[in-house]
Amino acid sequence: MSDAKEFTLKEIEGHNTKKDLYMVIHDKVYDCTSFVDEHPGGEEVLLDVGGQDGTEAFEDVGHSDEAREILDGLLVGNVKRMPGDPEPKAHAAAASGSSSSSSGGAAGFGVGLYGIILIGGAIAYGVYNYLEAQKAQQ
Ligand code: HEM
Repeated sequence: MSDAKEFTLKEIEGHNTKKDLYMVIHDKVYDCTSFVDEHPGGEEVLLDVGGQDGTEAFEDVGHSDEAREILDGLLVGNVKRMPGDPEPKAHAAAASGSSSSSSGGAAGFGVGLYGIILIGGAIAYGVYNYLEAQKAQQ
């Protein structure tokens, strides 16, 4: 990967025809030319994002792992961001961020739940002892 080619957005923009089709997904550059005719979703959608950032379009469909493997085979390089270029599409970061935060949240909820059970148990035990003591006094 050390000899990965770098493409500026300007360079990628030029590859937007069916016979020469590049696409950016998660800041990597893919040459989809050989795949256009084989895409199960049709050539139209690929041409729509030809020469552009297709991260959102690609992720919105919820492509399978198999689709991602095909993508790996089409990789030609990385995006070289120039000053003034638009920020990378946030989809990747948002997706991984939300999944990690949701799993963090789930863990937090798990710990909180244990806490509630423990405290609830302690209170119940206290009440039980108190009632027993009351009973003993009578
Ligand atoms: C080079 C990039 C892409 C590759 C390698 C790819 C690959 C695939 C593959 C293998 C499938 C079959 C279902 C699956 O395995 O998930 C699929 C379905 C589909 N793709 Fe893509 N895709 C790419 C880009 C896109 C883009 C940019 C769009 C834009 C919206 C798109 C839209 C769709 C749709 C709508 C389907 C569903 C077709 C159906 O089930 O009838 N794909 N794609």
